[in-house]
Amino acid sequence: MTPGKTVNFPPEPSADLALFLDFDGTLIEIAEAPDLVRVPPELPSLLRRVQTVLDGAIAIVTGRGLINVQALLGPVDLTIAAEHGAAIRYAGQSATPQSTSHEPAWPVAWKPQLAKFAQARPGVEIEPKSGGVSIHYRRAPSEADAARDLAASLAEESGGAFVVLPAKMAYELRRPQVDKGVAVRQLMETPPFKGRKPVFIGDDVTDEDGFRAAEALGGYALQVDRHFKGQPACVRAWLADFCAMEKGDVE
Ligand SMILES: O=P(O)(O)OC[C@H]1O[C@H](O[C@H]2O[C@H](CO)[C@@H](O)[C@H](O)[C@H]2O)[C@H](O)[C@@H](O)[C@@H]1O
Repeated sequence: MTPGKTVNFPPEPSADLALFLDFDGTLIEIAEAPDLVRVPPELPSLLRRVQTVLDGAIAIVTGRGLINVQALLGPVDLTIAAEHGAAIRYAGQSATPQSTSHEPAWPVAWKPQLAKFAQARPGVEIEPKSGGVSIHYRRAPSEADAARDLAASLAEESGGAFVVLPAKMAYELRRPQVDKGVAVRQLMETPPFKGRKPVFIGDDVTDEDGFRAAEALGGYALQVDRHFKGQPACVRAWLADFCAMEKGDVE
């Protein structure tokens, strides 16, 4: 496959694509806190319809925990690469991730440190996940430097077992072996993704590995700011165009 090229606009919906979709800031609008997001009621069925059109070649690739994103999306049966790819659950398989790599989870000793940090800083929120943790400061922007310093010191303390990933008004600690590019490459090795042209859509620094992987595999990297006017609603509108290819609509 030839390497992908940078495009100025989203490609026309096509049945030979494989879609890799970031969640926060891409499929849904950013909110003040992780638990305050609103999932548009039509999103789960939209994703299911696109999944049918693409014969299953659609995946959510998110920094969120698997259970968290599944709870937000409801009973739609999608492939989800959660925690930046640390936990991948394939559509049609059990709710338990088929590959949860890089166990054990993050050090228990961090818990009191993180709790104390957040307690002393109203608005700071700790989001524990199974293989990592996020320190959010969106509601306490003046604590950005303190959050960064804490994340850096925990990463250093871990002796390389964890790295800091800057995110939107948050710092995440995750395993260095895990990133969205690794997840895209893993998914692209098997059906229904294999042989298709990958399209990665994202809005954040945490998506850059996914962008690079999609382009290296001959596909497209689409940024919400650049290609979708910074609006998840425009991403959803582009996805809705895939529905014109549903069985019965094809000439
Ligand atoms: O990879 P993503 O699906 O984009 O997930 C990245 C992180 O998204 C969430 O945090 C971000 O969105 C929150 C809700 O809009 C916002 O309040 C926060 O400031 C953002 O950083 C999520 O909570 C994290 O677990 C994800 O890693």
